[in-house]
Amino acid sequence: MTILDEIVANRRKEIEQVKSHVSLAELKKQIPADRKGNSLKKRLLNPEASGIIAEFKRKSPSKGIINDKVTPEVVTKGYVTAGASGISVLTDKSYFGGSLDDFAKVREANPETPILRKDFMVDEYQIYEASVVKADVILLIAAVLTKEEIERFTTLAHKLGLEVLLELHAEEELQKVDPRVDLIGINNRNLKDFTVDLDHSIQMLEKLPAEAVKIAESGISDPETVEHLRKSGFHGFLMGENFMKQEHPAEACREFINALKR
Ligand SMILES: O=C(O)c1ccccc1NCC(=O)[C@H](O)[C@H](O)COP(=O)(O)O
Repeated sequence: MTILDEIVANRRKEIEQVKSHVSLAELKKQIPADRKGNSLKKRLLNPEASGIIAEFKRKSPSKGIINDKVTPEVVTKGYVTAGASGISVLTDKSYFGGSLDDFAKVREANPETPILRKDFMVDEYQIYEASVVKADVILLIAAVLTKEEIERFTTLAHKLGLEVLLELHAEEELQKVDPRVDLIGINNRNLKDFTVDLDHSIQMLEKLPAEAVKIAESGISDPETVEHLRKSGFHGFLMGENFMKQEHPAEACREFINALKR
């Protein structure tokens, strides 16, 4: 069993428990009316944008505790002031120490910024939850979903006004790409042994649809890498640990963005 299988199995159990407290019908009643979201896709297509999607992540299966001293609203407000194009918030509690409560705080602190609900989405219920906390984007991980689920979840997300970031790890997942997804992410982290291979993103890039808005994810720690990935054709760069491991993550983000050649 890989760590991804373990996380997903746990997530399925947790969702059933949540549903036993708040039914889908009750959850749907909490969806805010007439909300106009912030498009991450549009932000990343702006040539002036840094392209950095800065993540709030307390811990991870690969690193254990990264930073448990900071608060989501303070860090993410700082990320936005630093020039991040978007924010990612982990909402898985068991493996990443996140929550929907964190997400709600980040949303309140950053009303105009595109925010990704970063989680292991395996049930439509989670997409409704994302809508209730006013997410702008949800993550779908191709490795844990069928092509049919990706299509169905994309239809629902769009109906609720959410963008979809489809994450790929391997070439064989390319056949699952639904042309309607808004963004395609390539994760550099091998989820079996946690090794990070940045060349992996570049190798996968040429196999993606030319018109796709593309995001390189994981293991990015220096501005030269971002420049290289940008020149290769990526529009966005998802970064968590490099900022979160610092005492002041937003300050690290500001220095990083300032060092990017624009
Ligand atoms: O980060 C992990 O250890 C991890 C393990 C298993 C599944 C997912 C995992 N991370 C989620 C992410 O995609 C990253 O948080 C995100 O890409 C940022 O990566 P990084 O900059 O390396 O923190």
